[in-house]
Amino acid sequence: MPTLIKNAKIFHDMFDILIADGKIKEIAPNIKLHDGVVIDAKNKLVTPGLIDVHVHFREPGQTHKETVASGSKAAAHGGFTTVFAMPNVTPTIDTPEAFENIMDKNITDGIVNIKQYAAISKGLLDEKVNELGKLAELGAVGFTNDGHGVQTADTMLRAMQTAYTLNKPIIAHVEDDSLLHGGVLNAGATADRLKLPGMTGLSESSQLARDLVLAAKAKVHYHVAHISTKESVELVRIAKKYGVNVTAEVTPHHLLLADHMIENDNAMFKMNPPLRSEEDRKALIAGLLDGTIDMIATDHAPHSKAEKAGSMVTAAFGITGLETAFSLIYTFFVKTGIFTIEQLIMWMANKPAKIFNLESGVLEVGKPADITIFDTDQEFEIREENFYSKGKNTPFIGQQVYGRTMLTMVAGKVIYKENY
Ligand SMILES: NC(=O)N[C@@H](CC(=O)O)C(=O)O
Ligand SMILES: [Zn+2]
Ligand SMILES: [Zn+2]
Repeated sequence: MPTLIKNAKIFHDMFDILIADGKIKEIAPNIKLHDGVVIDAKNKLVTPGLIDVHVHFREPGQTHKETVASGSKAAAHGGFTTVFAMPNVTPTIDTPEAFENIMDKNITDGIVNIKQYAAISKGLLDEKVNELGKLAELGAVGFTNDGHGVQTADTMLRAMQTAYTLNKPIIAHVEDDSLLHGGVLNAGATADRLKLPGMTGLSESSQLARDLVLAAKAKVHYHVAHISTKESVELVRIAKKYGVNVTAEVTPHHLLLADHMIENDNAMFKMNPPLRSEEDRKALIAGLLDGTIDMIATDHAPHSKAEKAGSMVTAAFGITGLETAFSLIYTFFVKTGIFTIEQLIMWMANKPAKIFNLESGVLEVGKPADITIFDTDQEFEIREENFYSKGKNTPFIGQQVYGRTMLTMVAGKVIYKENY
């Protein structure tokens, strides 16, 4: 049966959207429907479903932190219709068997589209490259050791060369372990004030410089995960000019927060990469605005209460993001006039789709009916009791924001709704 979304505000103009067979059939003012379901968008903002190329759903092996079911519900609640899941679970997604099992789980338990990455090397730490060809055949959308940097150039180069022949991207968590020195937040005045061990941004940028040289040689699509320093932004800027097939993502927390905002030893501010300096944060914003950084990705990293309790020294790295990303970016960047709503949708839907070869990510006739309705007028508070994620670990709890998800639809089917 067809569905008609009436009174949809698409950016600044009003349309109706006709949906049938899971696809968008027509976008025009005043469409008439004789038989079918009508959803009144009530002049609220209607966007393509958001796409997040970096989430951690923790299955198998860490289901106390998150499951495919809870994580995908969190995605739908945040207005996301497609997510890309990381392979740093237990055991790591590094064999064809592990890959097939998680693909089955994603399909059975996921309520949004879930794309799956596979690991570059066994256990994420080994220097022997996995059977990438077989993993690609089974549906791996890219290869990554996210959670760890690939420490040797030879391993990274071989992974890149194979990924290139398979036409798959390498997603790089760039981190040189020799420069970490047990750091739990950015090295600098804040780490000194809090008397906590700091880690330098050179750990990221020095390995990124190496990788960009290797990627130029291998010609692979090389995607930088959670870019966080001004040196890294400048390296990507230069590499793009030089013709390297490089793309980059930045998280909402690195766009919004800097290390000087950490008042005390609070594990909600512990993530990898850490919050950097205000200068770095400004460089990330500038990098997005000039096209050096291609998209926003949450790095949704749920952990249990116990794992985030206590000092930054012992707590787990990572914060959740799926249920706060849109409202935070909307409130602090769009409402304030730093970004336009068109740019937000470009970075959270259009470009992730284009760069990772998805059909979705735009509201156009013939495309999948992956659609979200947001209320951008009413302020609300981010509360942990409203999270579908098992992870409540975010420093944004208690924050007043705009941009509540009213309805999320995947392939024409409503998977989340509030007051509809
Ligand atoms: N970002 C984090 O701080 N943690 C991630 C790993 C990662 O993204 O590197 C996690 O898996 O918890
Ligand atoms: Zn990472
Ligand atoms: Zn991650």
